Amino acid sequence: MMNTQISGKNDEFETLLCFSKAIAAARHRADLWEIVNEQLLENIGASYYTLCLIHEDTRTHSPFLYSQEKKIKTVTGESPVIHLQHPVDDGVFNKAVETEEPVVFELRSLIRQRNIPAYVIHWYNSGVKEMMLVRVCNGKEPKGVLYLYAMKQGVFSKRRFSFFKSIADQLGTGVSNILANEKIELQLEEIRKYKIQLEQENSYLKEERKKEKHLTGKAVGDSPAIRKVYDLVSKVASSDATVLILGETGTGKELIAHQVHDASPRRDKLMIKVNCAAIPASLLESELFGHEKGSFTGALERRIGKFELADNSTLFLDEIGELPPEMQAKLLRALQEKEIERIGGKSVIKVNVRIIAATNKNLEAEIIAGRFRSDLYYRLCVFPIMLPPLRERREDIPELVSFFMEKYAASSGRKIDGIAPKALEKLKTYAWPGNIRELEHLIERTVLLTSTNVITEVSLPARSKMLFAQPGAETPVRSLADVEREHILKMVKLSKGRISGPHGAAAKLQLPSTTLISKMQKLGIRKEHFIDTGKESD
Ligand SMILES: Nc1ncnc2c1ncn2[C@@H]1O[C@H](COP(=O)(O)OP(=O)(O)OP(=O)(O)O)[C@@H](O)[C@H]1O
Repeated sequence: MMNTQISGKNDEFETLLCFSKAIAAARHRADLWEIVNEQLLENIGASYYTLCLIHEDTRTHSPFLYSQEKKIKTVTGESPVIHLQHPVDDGVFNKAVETEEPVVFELRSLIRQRNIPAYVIHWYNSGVKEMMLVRVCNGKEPKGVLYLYAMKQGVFSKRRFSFFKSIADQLGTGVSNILANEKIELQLEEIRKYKIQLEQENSYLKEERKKEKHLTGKAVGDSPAIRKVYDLVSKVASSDATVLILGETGTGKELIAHQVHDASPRRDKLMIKVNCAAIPASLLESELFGHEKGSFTGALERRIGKFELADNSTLFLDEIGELPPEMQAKLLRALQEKEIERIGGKSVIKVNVRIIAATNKNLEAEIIAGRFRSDLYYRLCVFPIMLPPLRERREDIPELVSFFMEKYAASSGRKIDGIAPKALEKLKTYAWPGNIRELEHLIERTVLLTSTNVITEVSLPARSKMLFAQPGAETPVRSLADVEREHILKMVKLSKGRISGPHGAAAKLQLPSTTLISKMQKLGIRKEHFIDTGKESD
């Protein structure tokens, strides 16, 4: 109606002002829809509108907003009719894109032309008489076209073209803001999804770890040697002190690291592990401290390092003795400063990480050889825990054997009721250079190979044919008691079991026989260890 149309410049100016204010506050398509529908259409005198945007391919366009559809999705970045793609060169749209001035079409004559787009026929059939197209730009670049439809002719008069153009300019700014906002919301939505996914993965992993621990992570054994270790674990766990776990391969260093973490106030977070020997030196820095995108060839994405991942938790640095010298310096700095820097990063990141390190190397010897920094050693060796080799806790062998039999019988669906005393004795007298891991693998193999419910045979490596390890066998660290025990046994066997007398073992060892006998008792050497029954060659 004429009385609702803008009649004078002042009204147009006021409309523009209101429009521009509303547009500046619009964040979503639905806001824009509301503004155009409720503030603009009536003032212009149009009944409907469609705002079409040019796609990235620059050859097609589709509706971004249109008057009939309010259910505009705000976050998906997709118009409900996005699938309706039209060519830019459809004989109508391109005419508006090519000129700054609005283009007005009278529909009755337009539809008489050939190859007219289907949407023109649709509007003609809906009773539209006149259609005006105004180019919408972002700066100077054409982004799309605003279609305005009137149910009578003469609404879009030339005299109001500059007003229509100003409206389209405002709309262009509004659309750019909304598209940018939608992009940010999309990214935020993605981050939210990742966050939920990560939280779910995290709790899943924690559950799995709990299950796994229930099955495998139990520290078996009650010998005096291992009890000393449990005692140290319980003393240090509640503090934030750095722990250095030392011991031969397979003695359970990782298991003990988990026990320290699980008994600490940080137990609700996952303990993060880095195996310093398993990662190439060139990748270790990024593994520990992370990197920014593009900081080196191949750094395609930003990566969070294990130090950051272990924030408020525990970082277990396994095989610390293998850490290359330049990384030793960087690790020392991180431990001293309690902050790290990602490769290519511009700022330092504060971290609160409890360190547990482990090694089977003699770090003091490594320092003397110039391969390990003494200052790092002293930083790490705040609270050392030395794990005994299995041969020094033989009392635990029966319990460990039962534990592994049960574990591997269950996982392979076998029924194993026990182990014959003779086979167990054989295990108790072996030197176990690979410690508990070697015992575990042997039991796993035996459970699979045995055809009865009771294990009667265990197949130890060739060197086990002798009681304990042969001199020179590869046992990296051996206690004096162990060497003594082995030598006494050798001499007693050589003396055919005789202890005293000129051909007895005591004479060979240049000891009084009473001293030898008490030593043998102390070392747990019994008759069956050196008397060959003829049934079994140990
Ligand atoms: N006290 C124990 N009770 C039951 N299983 C144990 C015990 N100690 C170690 N194990 C098992 O022995 C295997 C080796 O242990 P772990 O990996 O902790 O040894 P490690 O000293 O860290 O070895 P490496 O120096 O080679 O890394 C694991 O399967 C572990 O579960």
